[in-house]
Amino acid sequence: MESTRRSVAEAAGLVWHAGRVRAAGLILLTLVQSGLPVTVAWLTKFVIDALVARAPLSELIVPLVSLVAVGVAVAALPQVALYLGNEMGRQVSLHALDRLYVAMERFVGLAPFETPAFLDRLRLAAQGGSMARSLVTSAFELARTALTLAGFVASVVLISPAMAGVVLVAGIPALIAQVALARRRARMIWDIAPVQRRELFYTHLLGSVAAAKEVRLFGLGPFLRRRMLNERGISQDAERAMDRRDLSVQSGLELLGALIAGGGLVWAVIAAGAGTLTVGDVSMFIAAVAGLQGGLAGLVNGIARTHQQLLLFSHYADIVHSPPDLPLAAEPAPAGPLRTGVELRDVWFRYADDLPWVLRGVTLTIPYGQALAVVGLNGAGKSTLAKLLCRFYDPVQGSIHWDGVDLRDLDPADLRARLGAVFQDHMTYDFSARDNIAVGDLSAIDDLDRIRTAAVNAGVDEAISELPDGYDTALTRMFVLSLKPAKRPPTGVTLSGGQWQRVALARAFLRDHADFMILDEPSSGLDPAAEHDVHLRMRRYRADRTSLLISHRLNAVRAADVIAVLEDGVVAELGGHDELMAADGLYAHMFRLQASGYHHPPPLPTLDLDPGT
Ligand SMILES: Nc1ncnc2c1ncn2[C@@H]1O[C@H](COP(=O)(O)OP(=O)(O)OP(=O)(O)O)[C@@H](O)[C@H]1O
Repeated sequence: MESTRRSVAEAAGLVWHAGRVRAAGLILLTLVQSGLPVTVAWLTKFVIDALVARAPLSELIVPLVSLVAVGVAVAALPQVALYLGNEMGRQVSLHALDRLYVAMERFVGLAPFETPAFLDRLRLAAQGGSMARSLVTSAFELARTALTLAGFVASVVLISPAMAGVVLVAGIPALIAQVALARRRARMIWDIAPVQRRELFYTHLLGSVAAAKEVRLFGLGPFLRRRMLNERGISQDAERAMDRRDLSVQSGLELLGALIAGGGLVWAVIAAGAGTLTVGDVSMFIAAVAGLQGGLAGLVNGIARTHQQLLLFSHYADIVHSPPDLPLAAEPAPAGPLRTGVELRDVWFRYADDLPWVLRGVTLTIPYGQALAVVGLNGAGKSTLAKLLCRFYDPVQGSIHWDGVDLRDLDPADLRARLGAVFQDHMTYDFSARDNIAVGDLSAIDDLDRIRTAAVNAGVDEAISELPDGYDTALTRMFVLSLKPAKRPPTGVTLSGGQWQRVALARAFLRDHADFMILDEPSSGLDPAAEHDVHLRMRRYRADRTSLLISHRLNAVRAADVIAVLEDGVVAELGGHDELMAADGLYAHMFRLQASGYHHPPPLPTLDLDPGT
């Protein structure tokens, strides 16, 4: 109930925002339109009664001219109402979309985007947002039907109150049945949402260029197609069951309506034969009962449809009104330029209550101006640490401090404005080269000099300059980004993995004002010469900057001020390269293994392939 109230308020707010004048015009049109069918029925009755009574032609002129005028209105007004309704719908859906994605920006962390129920709701919310348009149209149609119905009820009551009562009472079960059906349908849509999202996933794989190589190489087409069709089959089964239920209920209701109308007709004809009703009354009665039944059916369907749309729209309202995913300080402390350093105090973290701990009490300090390298085996929690430093998640226990202030007391946007980062799984945007770098700091989007400097520092300027349109070349083969009719059709290009990595690095370099730099495997895709080159550049860039470097290339981290080895969720070793080599622990072991691999390959490990073990 509360959610329906909120959805109604939200929809009304959207209509209000879409334009009060337009809304008022639509309401006026609705009122006028709703009165037209009853007016036609009454005018027809007057004309028939006058004809039967052989009244002079002069008495027929007014009702006839009125009938013609009303006929014109009946023909023209729906078109005007349709245009106004569509225009209002367009404005409403634009505003709804904007509100939805503004609300999404409140989710400052990553956890919602890793929660299937949230993703299902988000998809329905996006549909609900565009449904705002049909919701508004349905609501106006509902109001029109209700008013028309009121006119017909009054007309039938004038001729036969008993008949009006029968028709109205017959409408009650229809209303209950339709609302129940609408609820069921909304529930079914929610139930099949995960199935439809999986189907979308398979569809995407079948058409995505990223998956195309493996799909072809491994012959995954039929396998993915079967899975896609299987998901479609599951949702179609649910829809079919719903349609069958609809069919049986609707046919029952139609039959009931036909029986009542037939009974009423027999009664009216007998009454006219007995002289209690005039011929005009019979025509009026037939029109009124048909109008009443049609209106009632329209009303019931309209209520059910609007109810169902409101239930779906409630997903939109839920997202728009949901609180931020991470607790935000009511009065956040300013995230000033880093002065003393970043500190992790006994940080415990796991991605969900039912998942194992990733960090089990990590205490680390990254003093201002120093570079800390974090190394460890796959899955040790290095990237998790980097994400916690950006406050994409909060520690489950313990805290992280920026110059002594808990990250939870800072505004996340303020904090992130002070960070620069290259992630292991950096994005490749289907944008131009210029925009691909500018996303690192959008204030530079029109400043090609700044973008070029960042690209030069990342060692990718030459590669970009040689592209057909230089920095304006689209780094995509999926979209046409610009339409310049005078020029040859623009052809996008894709960069190599290492070049993309340098573009990601250029994004970070563009934030040359950043106080704290996080580099998570920034050189993993580079050839040895490029890697050497990038590390020299990064070292130069990192000098007198506070930074966290994560890398499996131990040669690249040996110059860091301090190296932390993560193992079993804790810092197992901490110190400079020489110190850790002397300690002869995991770091020394990994370093020697890597170094020896360059001179002579390490012996292959013996694998126990006994399936019983
Ligand atoms: N979003 C997530 N949800 C659930 N578990 C996750 C998530 N991200 C990582 N993990 C798990 O957390 C653990 C640590 O992952 P993390 O990516 O931090 O390791 P890593 O040290 O960076 O590994 P690598 O060297 O392979 O990059 C892994 O067991 C991983 O499965």
